[in-house]
Amino acid sequence: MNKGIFITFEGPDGAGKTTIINMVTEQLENVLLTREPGGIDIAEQIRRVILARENTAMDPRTEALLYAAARRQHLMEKVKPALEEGIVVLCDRFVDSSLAYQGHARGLGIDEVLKINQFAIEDMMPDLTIYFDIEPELGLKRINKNKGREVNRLDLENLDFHHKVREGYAILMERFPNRIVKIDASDTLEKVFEKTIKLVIEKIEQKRPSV
Ligand SMILES: Nc1ncnc2c1ncn2[C@@H]1O[C@H](COP(=O)(O)OP(=O)(O)O)[C@@H](O)[C@H]1O
Ligand SMILES: Cc1cn([C@H]2C[C@H](O)[C@@H](COP(=O)(O)OP(=O)(O)O)O2)c(=O)[nH]c1=O
Repeated sequence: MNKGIFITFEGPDGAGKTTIINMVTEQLENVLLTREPGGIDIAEQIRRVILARENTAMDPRTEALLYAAARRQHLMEKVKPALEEGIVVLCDRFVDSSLAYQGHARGLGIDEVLKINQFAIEDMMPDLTIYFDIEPELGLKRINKNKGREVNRLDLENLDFHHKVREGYAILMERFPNRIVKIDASDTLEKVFEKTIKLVIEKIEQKRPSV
């Protein structure tokens, strides 16, 4: 059994996941911060193929399989070894992104996408998933304000797609109520951070009562 704790951060683009996960990492010791798709060389290579703006011909199933392939490699090379060492792993996006984006928003079906991901991750599901909920309009507004940020193929999808992503996450909340906890990400950065760090510390204390 893993001694570590696996916590994933989810939500539509621009919700504030990356900002908050960095703040949480600064507050805690013995934490590994990583992200999907990517986090290690092979997965970063796959990420470039998936997100390249010129790859408009990519079939939705190809997209889902590539995300699952990147996930598998990242899990085996980075996440699993860290969990076995007893480290707290904070991951910016994981399987729920595939279920919301490819399963629901792209219309492949949540169950279909879950099946290929079960092959990729076996039984390594997160101990906790923090879902940053935000209106897509506000998320995209935040992204557009941040001029330095890369604009990838998924960012170029229309607003309707981003609404479907949020709808997908709402379905996942109902489906996995014990694992996924929602935070209102439209709040101030301070409030969102306060709520997030509380959830993370609670989970660490729950799994390691002596800490
Ligand atoms: N609670 C917040 N209020 C206002 N702006 C925020 C908040 N959280 C994040 N931001 C800003 O929004 C932009 C997108 O945040 P980011 O963390 O990159 O989101 P994500 O990783 O979810 O796509 C950044 O410029 C960030 O500074
Ligand atoms: C992990 C994952 C990400 N994605 C999408 C979500 C993002 O639009 C994009 C990742 O780009 P990224 O720049 O990491 O976005 P963000 O800062 O919003 O997390 O890939 C999927 O569609 N499926 C997945 O399984």
